[in-house]
Formats: sequence, C-alpha cells, structure tokens
Amino acid sequence: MPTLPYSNALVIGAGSWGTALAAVLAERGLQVQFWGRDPVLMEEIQTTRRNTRYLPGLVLADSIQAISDLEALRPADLVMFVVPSKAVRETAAIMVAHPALQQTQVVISCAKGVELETGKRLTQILAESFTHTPLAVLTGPNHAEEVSQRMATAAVVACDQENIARDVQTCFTLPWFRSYTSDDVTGVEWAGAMKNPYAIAAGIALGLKLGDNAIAALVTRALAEMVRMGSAMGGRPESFMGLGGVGDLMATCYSQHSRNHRVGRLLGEGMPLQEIMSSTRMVAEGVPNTASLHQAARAKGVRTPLLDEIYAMLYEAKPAREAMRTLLSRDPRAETE
Ligand SMILES: NC(=O)C1=CN([C@@H]2O[C@H](COP(=O)(O)OP(=O)(O)OC[C@H]3O[C@@H](n4cnc5c(N)ncnc54)[C@H](O)[C@@H]3O)[C@@H](O)[C@H]2O)C=CC1
Ligand SMILES: O=C(CO)COP(=O)(O)O
Repeated sequence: MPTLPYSNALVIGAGSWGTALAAVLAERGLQVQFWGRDPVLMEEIQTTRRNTRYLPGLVLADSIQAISDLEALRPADLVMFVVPSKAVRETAAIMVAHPALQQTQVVISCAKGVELETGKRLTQILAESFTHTPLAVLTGPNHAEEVSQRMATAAVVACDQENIARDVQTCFTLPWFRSYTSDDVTGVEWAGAMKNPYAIAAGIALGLKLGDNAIAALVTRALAEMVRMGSAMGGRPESFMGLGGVGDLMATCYSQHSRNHRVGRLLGEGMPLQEIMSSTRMVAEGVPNTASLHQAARAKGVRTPLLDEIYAMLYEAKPAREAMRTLLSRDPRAETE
C-alpha cells in the first residue's frame, strides 16, 4: 500500500455517508475526528461505536473520535464535507473560522447537489469560505450501506491540482476500495448533482410498473441530458461516461439502497410526496436539486425534457402517468440531437 500523505482527517456530517467515510479513512490508517451537530447522537456513537440512526450495521474503529463540540476539534490535514448540499454553505462558514482548520491541506466535497439560490456547485460554495485551501471532490457509485460492509467499490477523486488528487486517491486506496483521479471538477460535480432527479424518475417508472425497456430508455436519455447540461456548464463530456457519471447514474437508478429511487418508487405507487418525505429522516438530494437544476437549466437555455417532467411531478403535482405520456409523445428526433 502506498505511504499515506496525510495523518489526520476530519469528517463533517454524521449521516450514513459521513459514517462510512470515517470508517474507510480509519481502516486506511488515518486518525479520524468525526463531527456531527447532534450532541446526543455523537455521544452515542462515541460510546457504543455505532451510528444506529443512520448506519446501524457498522462498528466504528477506536481510532475514530466522534464529537459534536467544536472546541474539541484537532488540526486535520484532510477535511471531508459530508453534510447535505443545502447545509454546505452554513457549515463551511462555521468551520473555516476554526483554528484547527488553519493547516488543512485539502477540503473534499462529498455531497451531491447545486445551490438553488445561486446555481453554484458545492466546491464553488466551499471556495468562498476556504479561499486558500485546495478543494477536491469524491464521488461515484458509492452507496454507504455497501461501503460500510467493505464491498468492492470504486470512486473518482477530482481536483484541478494533479498531485493533490493523487494524494487523496492514496487515502482512498484499499484492497476493496479503488479510486481514480480526474481534473474535471466541474464535470463530476454536475454529474453527481444530476443523477439524483433521474433516479427519482427511474423509481417512478418502477412504481408505475412501466417495464425494463422503459426504464432502460429513461436512464439512457437521462445520460444524454446529463452530458448536454454538464457540457453547457463547463464539464467535459467524457466525465459523464465515468464513475461519477454513468457509474453513479446506474447505481442510483437501479439500487435498492438509493433514497432517491425509493422516493420515486413510492411516488409511482401513488404515495404523496409530503408523506414520503416525512417517512424518513434521510436526505434525498434529488428532491431539492430537481428545483435547483431545473432553474439552472432554464437560466442557461439547455433543453432538459426529462428534468422538466420530473420538476412538474415534484413541484406542480403533475400526475406521473401524464408526465410519462408527455415524454413519449414529444416530436420524434435523432438520438444524438
Ligand atoms: N448515503 C450515501 O450512500 C451517499 C451519500 N452521498 C451524499 O452525501 C451527502 C450526505 O448524505 P448522507 O450522509 O447520505 O445523508 P443522511 O441523510 O444519511 O444524513 C444527513 C446528515 O447530515 C446532517 N445534517 C443535516 N443538516 C445539517 C446541518 N445544517 N448541519 C450539519 N449537519 C447537518 C444530519 O443531521 C445527518 O447527520 C448527500 O449530499 C448525499 O447525496 C454521496 C455518496 C453516497
Ligand atoms: O449517491 C449515492 C450513491 O452513489 C447515494 O444515492 P441516494 O442518495 O439516492 O441513496
């Protein structure tokens, strides 16, 4: 195993993905502080070594220190932001002022989304606080439930500084965890944000029992839309063919673990959105991000027929069957248009 470039990590956000990532970094040999905002939960994690609320099956190593008190933060070489996209701005503003983060060598964005108010990617938001710290993205088809069981997983680490991408890659290299580097931060971020609304659509198609052909068509056209939109936003088309693009799109559109897919399936089965959202405390990024992505697409003038129908279903109460009919009855066109 290559020598570790960093010794200490701070994982910010104690949901399922933060918990799984803390475990990965500890297994790789880093000393990990794991911060969450809820003192009761963090105290429970610290004493029982389990996050029963978000990832109950995982027993955390002793080298992970769970904390909620910001006073307890130690200096960290590597800082992972794993709060939901909506919470990234406020959390970054709190963290950047902390003396323990002054020597940080890289901040890694692990959430998936785009800000509604500004249309900004998450590293753009982080850059407003961390003005002098290199920023990277960790993304890909990475369900926390499987990562926490050490099941074979691959991810992509994107950073515009190649040496930093490689250093972060080294931290995410284990016999069962393989990571690749990329310099297309913009492309992988748009890909990660966009796949979630499409996973909701795939779930809706399943809930409506539309069949495998329909779901394959939907996922394929979703990829075309991701490439069109992501390229217009400055990403490189090939990034959408990688782990952060089609890889994550497939994982989310077909997975039993996906919260976005679950939201869609229940919608397709006829449950109202409000009821679905109040049935879980876990974040389904596709719901708020359908609004932010739809707004960004309209502002940029990118054609996004799928996203438009997902928006209509989630925000304008358009019945799912009618949205599917609209998609199928559009004017015929070439596949590459
Ligand atoms: N769960 C997964 O398999 C994966 C999730 N992600 C992404 O990671 C991000 C986090 O997702 P999960 O960990 O799955 O979410 P989760 O729903 O499991 O947990 C969310 C966590 O964020 C905390 N939180 C919410 N608002 C907060 C705030 N204002 N300040 C501080 N903490 C706050 C909650 O208390 C909770 O601990 C999302 O963007 C998600 O798309 C990415 C890859 C895999
Ligand atoms: O991003 C994910 C897997 O890569 C998690 O997807 P969900 O948020 O839909 O569970």
